[in-house]
Amino acid sequence: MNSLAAITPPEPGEPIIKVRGLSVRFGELEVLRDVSFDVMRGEILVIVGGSGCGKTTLLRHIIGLHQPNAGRVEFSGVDVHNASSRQTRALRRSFGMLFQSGALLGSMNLAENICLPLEDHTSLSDREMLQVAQMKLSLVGLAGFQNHLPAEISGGMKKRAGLARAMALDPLALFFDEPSAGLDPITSAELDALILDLNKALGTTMIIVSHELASIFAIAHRVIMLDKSKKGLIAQGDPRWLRDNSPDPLVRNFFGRNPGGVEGARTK
Ligand SMILES: Nc1ncnc2c1ncn2[C@@H]1O[C@H](COP(=O)(O)OP(=O)(O)OP(=O)(O)O)[C@@H](O)[C@H]1O
Repeated sequence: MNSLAAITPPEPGEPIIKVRGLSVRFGELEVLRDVSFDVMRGEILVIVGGSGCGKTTLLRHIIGLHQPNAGRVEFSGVDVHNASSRQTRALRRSFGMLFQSGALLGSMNLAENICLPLEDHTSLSDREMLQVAQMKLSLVGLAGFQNHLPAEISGGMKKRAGLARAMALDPLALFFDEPSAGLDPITSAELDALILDLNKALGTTMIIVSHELASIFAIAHRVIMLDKSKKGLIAQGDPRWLRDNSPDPLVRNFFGRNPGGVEGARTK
């Protein structure tokens, strides 16, 4: 279903996203300064850091929702912020997004919610769209729930349905903003397992904002850590390695979850 004429993904393991010198200000507030990193195709990259350090801001700039003050983001070689309208449409098809709210429309059942991006981006018939919706629902463990309204299912199921919708167009990359927000630890662990399963089965690149340590250790192939005072990256790598070996106490404390870690370590 990925007729991405304008987007040619790299081989697995090669960079699919290149962030270079990204700087973002909101008026007087400088949030990100000269941020650069890559995301490899097929990788689960988790963006971590203390509250207000710019994680969501970074995510929103990667997917092109906001124009940066400086720097660039490339997705499969396409400049996200200077794309032609044809490329922009192809990029939108290539990105699946699951934001904190889940953002399912309450008046529509789960199948109708999943069909929305299909209506916008494909010429599938109603019957074909319904088949895709059912397939995506079964992929996230919600087979048979297509006629349920969002209000009729649990919080964890809503997240799964949001994930099914984010995957409707078989995206090359999935972006999650705090997927476990509002979930109890068991449901959160189930969602982590689903994310891992989908990554393994489909090879979809995943970029996830999270501050749930258990979740970070469970799913991250690699993390990048942002810091509010540095206005950018202070560490990247395997979270266990960073916890045990980072030369920066702030980083060790974050992953070791020392009391007062993130804010406290700066003042030591
Ligand atoms: N559209 C905006 N206009 C003005 N300021 C903004 C805007 N978006 C974010 N900010 C500010 O930028 C800073 C970074 O916000 P952001 O939401 O990216 O942080 P975060 O790391 O995701 O935080 P949290 O973990 O608390 O969700 C904050 O000070 C926030 O108030």
